[in-house]
Amino acid sequence: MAQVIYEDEIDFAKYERETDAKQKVKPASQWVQELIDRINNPIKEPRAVMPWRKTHSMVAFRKGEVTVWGGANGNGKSLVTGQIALSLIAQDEKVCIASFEMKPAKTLERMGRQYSGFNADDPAFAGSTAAKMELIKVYEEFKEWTNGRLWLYDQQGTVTATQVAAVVRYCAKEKGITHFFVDSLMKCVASEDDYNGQKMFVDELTAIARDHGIHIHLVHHIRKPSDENHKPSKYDYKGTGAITDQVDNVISVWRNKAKEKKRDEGKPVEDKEPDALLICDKQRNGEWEGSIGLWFDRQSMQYVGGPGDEPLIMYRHPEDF
Ligand SMILES: Nc1ncnc2c1ncn2[C@@H]1O[C@H](COP(=O)(O)OP(=O)(O)OP(=O)(O)O)[C@@H](O)[C@H]1O
Repeated sequence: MAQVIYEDEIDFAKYERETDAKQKVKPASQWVQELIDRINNPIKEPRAVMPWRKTHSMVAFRKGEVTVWGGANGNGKSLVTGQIALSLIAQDEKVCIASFEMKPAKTLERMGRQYSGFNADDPAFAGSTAAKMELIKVYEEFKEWTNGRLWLYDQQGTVTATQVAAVVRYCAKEKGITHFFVDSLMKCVASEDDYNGQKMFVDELTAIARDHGIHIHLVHHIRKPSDENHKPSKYDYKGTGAITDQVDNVISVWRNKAKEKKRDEGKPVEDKEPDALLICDKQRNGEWEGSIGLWFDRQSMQYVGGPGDEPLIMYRHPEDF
């Protein structure tokens, strides 16, 4: 089952140290040789991608990179990154989530719903023993599926940048984690105007990602928009501009509240209009930048790639295999 990493498990002092400087200064010929080897032996490494097929040629989460995920409050940052984490696990990546905003059980409850398509709060489960048994079976399957692939760092409230950096290093070195999610940046620094602290923390994350060849996903908030229709860009992020300057990719999540409002008021809505956008306005090592339209499936809490698309159900009964 998804394992929880407790604070007393980690010898923080050991993982706070920088990698030895000696190891970092190498002759250029070593890298040129790598280029030659690559020409001789082109190895096509699988790319870590988003769950939606239409995005596969546009965005990838490369080793050694940091992606910042931003958006206004309640616009779906945690849901989107939770679904991305599930999809990365399905791609054989090892994932750790450090959420300082949500307890591990809540994070897993949402991810379990996205994974299975079952809503445990659905009244249908309350009255029927058979339905309850089915739900338990699904969660048992989910437990198995996360085994050796998903970890959660159990720490709420105050945390220091040094502590978080040590946990990421520990996970990369000792657990073989390849994708680490930090939710969110502001919980790891002293305050919104601690620009120096923010810059140093993000700088440290970029160094850890590079040194250990892992991908770090960092959730961040944007400044309160004057109008909900405003589609965020990297210039809307809270804190210092050095955050988006330093990272490799910037992806903002925007929720189409105007469409929801129209639907709630019983007015006709255009189905072609997406429920959410992922706006990528920085991708250092990729050629594409732009917006990806997504549709929200309430039952599974999943985002799907097109209007009316079925959610991706990763859950299977053992007998279905
Ligand atoms: N596009 C959408 N359509 C309908 N509901 C949505 C959409 N996006 C998010 N929600 C709802 O909003 C809630 C909040 O989403 P989520 O917690 O992922 O936001 P967040 O950006 O992480 O919030 P915060 O900034 O407070 O951490 C979810 O429980 C979900 O039900």
